Amino acid sequence: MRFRRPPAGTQQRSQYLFVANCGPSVGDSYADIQAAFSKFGVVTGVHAADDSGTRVIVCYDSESAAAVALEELNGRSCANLGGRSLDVRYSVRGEEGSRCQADGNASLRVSMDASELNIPGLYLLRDFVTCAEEEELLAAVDARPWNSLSKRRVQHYGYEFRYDTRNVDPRRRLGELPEFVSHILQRLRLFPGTDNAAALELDQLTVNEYPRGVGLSPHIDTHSAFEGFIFSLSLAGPCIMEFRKYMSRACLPRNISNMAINEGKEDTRSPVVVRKAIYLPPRSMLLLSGEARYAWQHYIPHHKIDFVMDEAIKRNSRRVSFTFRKVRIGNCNCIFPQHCDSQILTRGNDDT
Ligand SMILES: O=C(O)CCC(=O)C(=O)O
Ligand SMILES: [Fe+2]
Repeated sequence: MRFRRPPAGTQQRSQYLFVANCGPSVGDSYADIQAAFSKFGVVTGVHAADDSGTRVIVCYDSESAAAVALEELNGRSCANLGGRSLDVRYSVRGEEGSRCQADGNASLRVSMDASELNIPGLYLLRDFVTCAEEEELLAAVDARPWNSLSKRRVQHYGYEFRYDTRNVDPRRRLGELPEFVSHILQRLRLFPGTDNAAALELDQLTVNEYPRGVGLSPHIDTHSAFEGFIFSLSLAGPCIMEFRKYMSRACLPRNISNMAINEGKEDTRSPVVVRKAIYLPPRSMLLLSGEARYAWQHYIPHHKIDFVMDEAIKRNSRRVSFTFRKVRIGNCNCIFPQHCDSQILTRGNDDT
């Protein structure tokens, strides 16, 4: 064990906090915990304190940030973590190990290449656009009005994406996609994994601008809203994108070097959460299709610094992504009914 509770009766300050009543077994993902604690300073990592799934170590980049978080959260209910009352204490590092295991993504190896992740339907092409094209695309969106959400700004083209319903209204078309992306749309046809060119009639574009340190919560893009290909172009700055899926232990692959498994309860029949991470450099294009699109949640951790191959990579002052999708007309009939709102709804209607 690399961390331990401080000796009883002492309050030895440190930049590491031991937090009880918090973790995957009580419904908190590590990304949620990171987001909740980031309110008080830069969180450099979150990891399991033990095998219970209900106790974690939160690592800050400074003692002062940890002190503020302890003061604000200990014994109080945390609205962003299910309203549960947290038990927060300082943690001290044990002798073993030379660095915080949870610093950045040390506990989850970040892949540079989509094929390493072994998620069917996930592809990444680097340098999909040139630096000059990147500048032109950024200038084009910066010349147009942004809509402010609580932490980031967005623009929608083709159809508006509604965050309250996580869906679009297919009857309300805003118009064609703008001229400044037409060369990108042409180039997408050359993408590996897109044999079905008809499915590439992309007609919805969401532009997201993330300030430094802001990420995106775990989600699967609503099946009934969009068809099977989702492309995301990263501009201006890099980020880590993580993927997670619940799996039964029996389905776990043998090679687990580039994934983190968040064990839930001790019960060996309970599913585990498998997490994988990929580095998205600026100017790269990511494709989510098939299983990657329909069955894996994707999200961007709320980090200011990402650790990739043990190297600290500072997020840029902003990352701008262009997400291209095709609005679905009718129901989704994918082979992942447990993740499919169309099939859950259809089943519900059959019952009535
Ligand atoms: O910013 C990105 O690359 C992903 C955006 C995304 O997942 C979404 O808008 O659904
Ligand atoms: Fe998404």
